[in-house]
Amino acid sequence: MSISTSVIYVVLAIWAAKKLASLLLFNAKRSPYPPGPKPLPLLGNIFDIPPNKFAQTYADWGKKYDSPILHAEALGNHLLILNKREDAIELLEQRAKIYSDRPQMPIIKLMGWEYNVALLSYGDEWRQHRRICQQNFNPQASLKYESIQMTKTHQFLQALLKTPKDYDAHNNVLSIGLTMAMMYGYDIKSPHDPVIETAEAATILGGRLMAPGGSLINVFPLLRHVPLWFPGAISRNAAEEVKRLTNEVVRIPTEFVKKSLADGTAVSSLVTDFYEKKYAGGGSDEEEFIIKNVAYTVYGGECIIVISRRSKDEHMYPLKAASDTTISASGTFFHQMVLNPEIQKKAQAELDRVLGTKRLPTLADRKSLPYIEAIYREVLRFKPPIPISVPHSVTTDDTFKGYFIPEGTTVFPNIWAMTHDEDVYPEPFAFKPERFFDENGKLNNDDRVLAYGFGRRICVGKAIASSSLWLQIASVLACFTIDKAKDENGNEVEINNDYEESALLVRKCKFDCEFNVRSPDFERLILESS
Ligand code: HEM
Repeated sequence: MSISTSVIYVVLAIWAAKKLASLLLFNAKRSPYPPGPKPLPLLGNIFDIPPNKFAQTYADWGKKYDSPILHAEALGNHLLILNKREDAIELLEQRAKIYSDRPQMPIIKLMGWEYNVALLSYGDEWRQHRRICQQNFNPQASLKYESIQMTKTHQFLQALLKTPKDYDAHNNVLSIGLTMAMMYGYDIKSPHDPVIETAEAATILGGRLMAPGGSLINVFPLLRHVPLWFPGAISRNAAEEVKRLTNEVVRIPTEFVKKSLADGTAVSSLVTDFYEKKYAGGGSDEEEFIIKNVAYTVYGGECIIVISRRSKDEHMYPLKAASDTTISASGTFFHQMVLNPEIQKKAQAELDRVLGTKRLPTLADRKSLPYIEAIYREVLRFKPPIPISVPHSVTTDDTFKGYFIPEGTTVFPNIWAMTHDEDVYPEPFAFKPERFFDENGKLNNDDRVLAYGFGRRICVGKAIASSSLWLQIASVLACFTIDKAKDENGNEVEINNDYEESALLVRKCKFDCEFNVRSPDFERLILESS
């Protein structure tokens, strides 16, 4: 052995010894991970992580391991699950400085999704995007969308009157149409509009690539440099296709806006208002870039990844920030109204008392309709649309209540477990708007809707979501009674109580029901509304 080889061996041996010593010392010194299922060597908890029903399973883990703070590890990724509201507030809000990142994957950039606000890393770019969102979606600014919300809700009532059986399709058109109108002034009449279908195609293909095992690039990031022509560069080519589709999803409605401004047919919207300002010499190129990203995030798709051992076909987790969540919430509302006719009656008594039969509700009525407010809160408590929220990520090592939380840990606040905590919400599985009233019959102060998440990444569209959903609930109950459907012999059709899950999002499966207009007065009001 030459001297130089010996020197290398000695250096390597010292390095290895130092590394081992630091690891042992570190392991001996550091606090334990929070409780959770026992990991297997190398594989960790890959077989413990549930394929679906994440929220319920993690709530069960809480009972099994007798802890509201849980830990699992899979393929080198640490997961932290928080089943209690106060722990989520302590970490995601009081320690927001280090708990506001999102888990990252190399494929995101290749697909052109790196500027999706919900996926952006916590840093300056996210801050700039979030600022534009807040400027446009805060409670005061979102008042500018009120007339669009009213028009779209009235169109929904008219569609219900015409073909009540298709309520599900009408509900999709309402939510997607509302988003497209607010972002671009683009009027969609059907969920098969080309923009919507292109966005859907991009999210489905992108979702496949982001799924566990969906692309080797996520495991070996260096593969992102493989040229597109290289045999077997399947993920690279698929990512390129997602990028092309995503560019289309931004290009089509943006061109629509520019054309409508040139024609003089443009209506106010986030993107229209920006271009009006820009053409008048006001907006910068940087702002244009951010506005386009924000509009795309809100109506287009985003995909969030969850470590899972699902079968290949189920590996798609597309989620549209604004429309999927509101569709989920209104599905729960329709379902619970059919199951609880006495709640409908109580709500209608309140609506009749405050509005009479001469007009439809407006957002100005919100303060005068506490029972409708309580239904809104109960819908989002009963079935939070994203039950384990969108994951946060920790940017430095931390300790909490004596447990070690390593840098890079993915954190899931289990919203569903919090809104089904018996200590806070007795009989959590009963749909009871009354729980939001105090002993004097006044709305209580439990007005923090946990379904919107936590901390600096809390849903930035919550004011718009809240007013859109409230208006839909009030308008439907003012005009219709939702009843069980009947078959041709007049027998009640059994209700399908199932929900479907698309990883992070839960959504009520379609079920048959009848929307019966309450009186000729309301029929006339609907027909005359605009
Ligand atoms: C009932 C309807 C909705 C629900 C339940 C909901 C829920 C959520 C949740 C749980 C998050 C993640 C929060 C966190 O990380 O802690 C989120 C993020 C987000 N939401 Fe919503 N959302 C709704 C509607 C909307 C609407 C209407 C918009 C836009 C107008 C919107 C835009 C966003 C955006 C851009 C983010 C990413 C924020 C960030 O990462 O900084 N959402 N939403």
